[in-house]
Amino acid sequence: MTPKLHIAGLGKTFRGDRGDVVALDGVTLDLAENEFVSLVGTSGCGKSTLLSIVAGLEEHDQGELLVDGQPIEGPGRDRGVVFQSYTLLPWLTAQGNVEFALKAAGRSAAEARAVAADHLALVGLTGFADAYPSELSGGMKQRVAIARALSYRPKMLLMDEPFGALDALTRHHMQELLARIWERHRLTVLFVTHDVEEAVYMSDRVAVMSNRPGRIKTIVPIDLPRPRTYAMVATAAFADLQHRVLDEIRAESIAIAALGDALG
Ligand SMILES: Nc1ncnc2c1ncn2[C@@H]1O[C@H](COP(=O)(O)OP(=O)(O)OP(=O)(O)O)[C@@H](O)[C@H]1O
Repeated sequence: MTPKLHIAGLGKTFRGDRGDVVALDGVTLDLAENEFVSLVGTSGCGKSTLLSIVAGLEEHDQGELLVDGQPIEGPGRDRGVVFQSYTLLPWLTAQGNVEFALKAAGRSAAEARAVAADHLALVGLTGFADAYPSELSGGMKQRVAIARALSYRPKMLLMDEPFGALDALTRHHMQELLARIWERHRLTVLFVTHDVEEAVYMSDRVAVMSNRPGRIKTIVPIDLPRPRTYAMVATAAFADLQHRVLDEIRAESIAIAALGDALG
């Protein structure tokens, strides 16, 4: 079966006046339809670069990148993107932000209004439709960004540290919310995070990247039942998976430290 996302031998070098940075080299990863895969790895290993390439915001210079068997040519509405920073338009309300994206995608005003209202309801923000971003908490702003990304029914959701700027409690609420939405409305998700607990809680598989130049070092399948619940975080099975992922990342951190020592 054709994978939803096919990445094979992907490479990316940033060229600069102060030399070239090989960010990715030989990244190979397939995502099946409706699969939730997290990317984890040491800082600077290329997670965001890989996500940006899949989003079509950066170009790759080697390898193959296909969505539904078709090459990616720039950003597209088939891929919804949510970043860590809240990318809302400050002069529009929550409803206005979601409607804006839909109208830009060619929907009529009436349709945009209805679809935006449905998606704000999906993220539990019906009562805040008329609030401006400055009147919303960080978690609420991120819920609007998720509603907006989902509103034009993308084939894939690409998320780069979407909860990274939130406090621990809000972060847990957002993880539960996203897990519930995903379990109900299945969608292919590629999710970048530094938080191993979050990766294990959310994912079907966790892909651990090597140090830069990044490639996929190991994939840890997360065979915990769905729906995921926070009670699972306290189980031995969860802790075991978390340790397996952490051990892989730790091995990469140790390699960085050893390199630092060798360079004196
Ligand atoms: N626009 C750019 N120009 C030059 N180098 C870049 C650019 N973007 C990223 N890099 C370099 O590519 C490498 C990978 O960066 P990237 O941001 O993808 O890593 P990351 O794994 O997402 O890091 P972090 O976990 O710290 O967010 C880093 O060495 C970074 O300095």
